[in-house]
Amino acid sequence: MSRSPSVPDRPTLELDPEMSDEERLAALQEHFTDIMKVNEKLRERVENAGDRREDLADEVDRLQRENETLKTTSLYVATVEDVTDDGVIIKQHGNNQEVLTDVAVQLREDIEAGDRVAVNDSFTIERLLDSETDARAQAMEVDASPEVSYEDIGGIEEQIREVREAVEEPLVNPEQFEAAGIEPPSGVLLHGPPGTGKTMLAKAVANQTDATFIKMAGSELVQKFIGEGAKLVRDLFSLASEREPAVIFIDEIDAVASKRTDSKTSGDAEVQRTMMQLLSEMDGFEDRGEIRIIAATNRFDMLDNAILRPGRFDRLIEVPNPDNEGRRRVLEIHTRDMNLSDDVDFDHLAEATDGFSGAEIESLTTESGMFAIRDGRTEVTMDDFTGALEKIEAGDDTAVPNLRYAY
Ligand SMILES: Nc1ncnc2c1ncn2[C@@H]1O[C@H](COP(=O)(O)OP(=O)(O)OP(=O)(O)O)[C@@H](O)[C@H]1O
Repeated sequence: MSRSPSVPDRPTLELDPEMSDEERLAALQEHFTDIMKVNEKLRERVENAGDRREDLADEVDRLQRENETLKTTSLYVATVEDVTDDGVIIKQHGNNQEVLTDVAVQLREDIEAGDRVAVNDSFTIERLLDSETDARAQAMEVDASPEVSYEDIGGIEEQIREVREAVEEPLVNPEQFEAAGIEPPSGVLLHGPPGTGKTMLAKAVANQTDATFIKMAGSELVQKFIGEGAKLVRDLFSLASEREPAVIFIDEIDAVASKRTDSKTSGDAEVQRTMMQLLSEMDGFEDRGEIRIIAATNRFDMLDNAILRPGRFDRLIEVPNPDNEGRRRVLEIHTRDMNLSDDVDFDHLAEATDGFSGAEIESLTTESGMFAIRDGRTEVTMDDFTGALEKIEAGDDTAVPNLRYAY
């Protein structure tokens, strides 16, 4: 029987019944020697296979690491201008350089003019990206008519007044500023702890002035592709001019406008480029017509002075946690639609929520409502509020400092 050449044939033993005992023994000994030889060959083969397996495992490991490195290496973003027989013509974002480049065979068929692609240092196209509109849509929140009004915001009346003066007035009465011969503030920076109503305030101004509200989170501007953050900033301002009047709201501006760090990593350089683009958009702002810009941060101490210079974010408004009276107002706002029992005492609750932000007070009211619902009631009582306060304190007492009990 023929076998695969790599596997040695199995020795056969032929014993003749006529054989003498000596002949039989000799045949068995010979057979034993043959088997031992085959055994030796097979053992060698197993050893070789083991070595080969180790080599292959090393190779897999090396390729995996190479793949990881390739995945984490910075890529540049470009737009495909034309697909020709000689290669693909791309235009790099950021510097607008046109380059004739190559593309991997498996990608070639999928690529057409207008596509966004990621290219490596030698401009080879590595992958096809989502369409630009998808990237824009992911990064920006656009609300043609936000529903928040000034009456929905409690405890920061002075801040509302300042924002109205700096943002609303120039949109509604530009001629007033012209007549007085002064430039309205370029950008307004709201700073203060999280959940104090900064986003609400920006939305309320947009609502009041019938402007489109366009929100971009600073963290979204920190992109993994070189030139992409700067491009998003340009997109943000061009979208605003398409939709004017518009209020641009950049939340977490510290993500792109922190003081320069000493590290010189490419990520930092990219963040710097994004910030420079933002500054240059703001510097060319006067001719932009009916667009106002509001930014917000919880990390005012981290901000680079460059963004606070005149003509940029030159109106700083602190939005703190509400005081006693403010907390009472926020409680009233968030319980407006609730079915409250007569024993709910806002004075006591305002006391007991010392140190709460507006957002935390809102959570307290929701949680109190949940207490009532769990108990099969629709009327919310003071006990529900007390239970909710206890629950909040038990969950995380650092998030709610100075918690005191009125009951
Ligand atoms: N002053 C306030 N009056 C009424 N509700 C408030 C107030 N502040 C916060 N809230 C409630 O908390 C929610 C979150 O507030 P908002 O997003 O405006 O806070 P923020 O200051 O922008 O927070 P962050 O800094 O975390 O972005 C609001 O939707 C609102 O329900």
